[in-house]
Amino acid sequence: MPWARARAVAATAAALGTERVPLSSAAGRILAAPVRALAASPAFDTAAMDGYAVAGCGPWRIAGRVLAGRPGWAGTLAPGVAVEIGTGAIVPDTAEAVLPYEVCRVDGDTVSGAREVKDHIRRAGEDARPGDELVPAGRTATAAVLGAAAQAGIDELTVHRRPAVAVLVTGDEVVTRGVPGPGQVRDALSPIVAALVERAGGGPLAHEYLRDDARLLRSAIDSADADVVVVTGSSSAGAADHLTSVLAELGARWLVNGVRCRPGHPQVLAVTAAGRWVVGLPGNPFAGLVAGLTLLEPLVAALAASPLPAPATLPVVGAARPYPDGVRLAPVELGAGPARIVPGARSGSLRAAAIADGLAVLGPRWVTGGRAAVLALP
Ligand SMILES: Nc1nc2c(c(=O)[nH]1)N[C@H]1C(S)=C(S)[C@@H](COP(=O)(O)OP(=O)(O)OC[C@H]3O[C@@H](n4cnc5c(N)ncnc54)[C@H](O)[C@@H]3O)O[C@H]1N2
Ligand code: MOO
Repeated sequence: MPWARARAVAATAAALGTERVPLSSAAGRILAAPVRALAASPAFDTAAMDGYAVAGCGPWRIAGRVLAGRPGWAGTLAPGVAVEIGTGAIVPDTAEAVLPYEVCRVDGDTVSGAREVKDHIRRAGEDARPGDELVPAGRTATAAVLGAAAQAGIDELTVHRRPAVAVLVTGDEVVTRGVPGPGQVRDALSPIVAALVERAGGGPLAHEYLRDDARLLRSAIDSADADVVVVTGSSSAGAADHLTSVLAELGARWLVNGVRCRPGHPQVLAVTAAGRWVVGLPGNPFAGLVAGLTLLEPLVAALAASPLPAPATLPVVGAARPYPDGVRLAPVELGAGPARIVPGARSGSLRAAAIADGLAVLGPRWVTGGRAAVLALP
């Protein structure tokens, strides 16, 4: 399947259900319903300045003091009367303005001063009224969204559920810590999968390490407590690569089985008969990164209803050999001017990608200086 088509297919997954979460754990979540104000904001006429709330013409007799968080002034403020007031305090009913201290002269229990153009009173409901839509569905719960929701009296938000992801790292040779011994490799794919899932709005994430064994792989996929199962390694044609046969046993429907790109062509997207998504990433680490950006990130973003940023299109310079039957993904550095290819990319090595900012998607007719889509690396 062509690379762009594979990415688009992964992005067609329907968003998962919704849930209510407290504001304290809603940061970064995608709103599944608009945020509507429960309370007016401000909830009462309130002073915008520290000074004196006055009624009628001055000078005014100072009758008392009201501060934020304290009960408002009992009764009405008669013309010629003032109360000292703090920012955020309830403004007495008939007060016409707040005079900031800076424009006031106080003499004993009398205050005088010129009224300003602004009355320095924030009126009840001038910012929002109960029921007002503050933020539409589909937006990310940013810090300001959470603050606005709190200001509007809200304790919980309705957000899209995050897809839970189980990562099955296969390979008898794979070790999880330290310097690998003879015939061994360190697992380089788990950190990549974790970063992509996080960026796409997925989680929580669980890891399991599996020997190359079809039965183990089948039962791990079948029993995973996850919406998405990522299988690393096992995607190709070798005697220890069991994903294809296991998916067949699980009655899977293949959406993508091989992508016309280099590296990373042996990648798989399927849904098991039980409705679980399975993404197969090639074991070669740079190929796995490419496949992660091709299938895993768009899939998780779609399930999470999280917006997937469109890649930038930039001129790309440097040396890379286009792949005649599809696209080549080349690590690039970004800065002022064109994207520059980092030389030395190889399927089994992340060295070039590790100093790159993005992956350029080079078409078969690309020549240095030609434009290409550039995916940001996580
Ligand atoms: N006869 C064929 N052989 C291969 C083909 C093919 O089309 N026909 N494709 C090659 C390509 S391209 C790739 S990519 C790999 C994909 O292999 P698998 O996904 O089946 O993965 P493995 O064979 O298990 O491993 C490949 C390579 O990657 C290392 N590896 C595996 N897991 C990890 C990990 N978590 N972290 C770091 N490195 C890992 C593994 O040791 C191997 O060196 O197949 C080619 N063969
Ligand atoms: O996925 Mo392989 O190159 O394409 O290493």
